[in-house]
Amino acid sequence: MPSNAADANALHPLEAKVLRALLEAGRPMDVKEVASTAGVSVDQARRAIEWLRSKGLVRAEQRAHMSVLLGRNGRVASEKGLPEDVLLSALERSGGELNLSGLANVLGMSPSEINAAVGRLVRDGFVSISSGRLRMLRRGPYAPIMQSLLRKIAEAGELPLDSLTPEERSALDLLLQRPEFVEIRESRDTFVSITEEASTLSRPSLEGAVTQLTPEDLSTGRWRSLRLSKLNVEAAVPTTYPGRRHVITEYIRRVKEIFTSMGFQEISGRILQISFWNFDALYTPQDHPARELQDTFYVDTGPFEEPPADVEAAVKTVHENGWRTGSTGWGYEWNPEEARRVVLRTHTTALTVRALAAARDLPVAKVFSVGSVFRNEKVDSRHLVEFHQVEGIVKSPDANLRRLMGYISEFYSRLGFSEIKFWPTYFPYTEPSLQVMVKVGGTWLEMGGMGIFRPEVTMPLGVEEPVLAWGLGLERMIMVKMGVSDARELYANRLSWLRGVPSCRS
Ligand SMILES: N[C@@H](Cc1ccccc1)C(=O)O
Repeated sequence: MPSNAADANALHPLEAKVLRALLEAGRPMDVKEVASTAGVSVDQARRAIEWLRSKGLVRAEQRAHMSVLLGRNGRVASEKGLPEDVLLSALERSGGELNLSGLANVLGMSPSEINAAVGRLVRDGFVSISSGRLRMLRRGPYAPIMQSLLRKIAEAGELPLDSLTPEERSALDLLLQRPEFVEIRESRDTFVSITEEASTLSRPSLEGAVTQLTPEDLSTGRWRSLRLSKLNVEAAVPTTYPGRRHVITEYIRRVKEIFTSMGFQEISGRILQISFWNFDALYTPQDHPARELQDTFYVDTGPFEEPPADVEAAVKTVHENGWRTGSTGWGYEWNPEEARRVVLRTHTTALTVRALAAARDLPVAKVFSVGSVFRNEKVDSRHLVEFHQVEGIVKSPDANLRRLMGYISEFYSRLGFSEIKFWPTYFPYTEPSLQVMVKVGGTWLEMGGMGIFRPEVTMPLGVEEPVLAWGLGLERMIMVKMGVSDARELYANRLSWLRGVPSCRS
């Protein structure tokens, strides 16, 4: 949009409407008033004011102003009438006289309200009291201006103080003496006024230009003489928040895309597993601390499946004496009951080891999975009870540690982590075992574990080839990406945070 105010073509219809409203009013108005006099929405008014301001046609300034609102009693009185009027009409209904003592029942008002109302009516000569009886001297209404002011405030919700007439001002003073009738509030509003430059604009330029052509405009040829408004593609618009996927879902999709594009097949499986797959098949001894209740959620249900008999026999022997693997095993008596206890899977390695058992006849297998796992931990900024792992294996005659590091480096670099390194560590089921670390803002963070499955794992499954395996934390990754230091934030679902999460980030 041209910035020259004198350019008559420059006005958008919204601007023209707003300017006309301001010119006709001849005084500054707040945005709401501008909107209602110009017949546009508050949002449209804001936009038009912003455009006009950048063209130097209007000025906007913050101003404090006082307005009056109804209190609790004021709201009642605005509907039912002032207590005085309620009293007067009750008197009128009962022939002009009433017993003072029974009034509370008749009127449903509190004694103090009744006393105050009776006091005022006596003072102003509407009623008199003698020997406990109230007698009407004059008919209502008691204070019509007060009453109409209450209604006016009720309608407006909030009435600017400076819009009151002098009579209304004095009615307001009286209302202010009554408890919880009215309340004065100071608020800040943007007031808009026209500049010198705007007052010199010619009439036709205020007519505004056309934003939309109708079929008639086209068929009658009228479009030739119409002034078409120019499009301002840089106009400020209100921020909108369309629906979007949750950041966790978004990331899971990205991770899946990366592994798929690296030639991996996705697998999934159940959240409940028998210990056999979660621990035993992974050569984790039955007295391993990770199996304790503090770390693992055991589910109080019978086993819903049996391990394959041949695999179970081999796993038992491997735990007891190393079977044909060349190791001496753990040297204890393996308990088949223990292997049948049902757990909430503590890692998704339970899924990949099953996939491996199923793929024992394939020379090459590359599978991955993204799934939730459960650990019986105290929730804090770094630990959740339920979180996700990105798990995978590569079974191949030429698999080796170098390739494993290659796959993982490739995965992280596609996610945008450039500095990563590997660190030796220990898992019961891999040898060698590594930890992968990524560098974030000067510190190295541990992202997950990996290694080459031990023969004690692969041989009982009937697998001869070397198998690379890893399990990486998903939440960690997202926290680093999003600059979140508290894992709980990811699941707190604070709208303000969710809305601010960028959709694209390398
Ligand atoms: N299961 C391990 C990760 C891992 C997977 C596969 C091999 C080695 C390590 C964990 O939960 O931390």
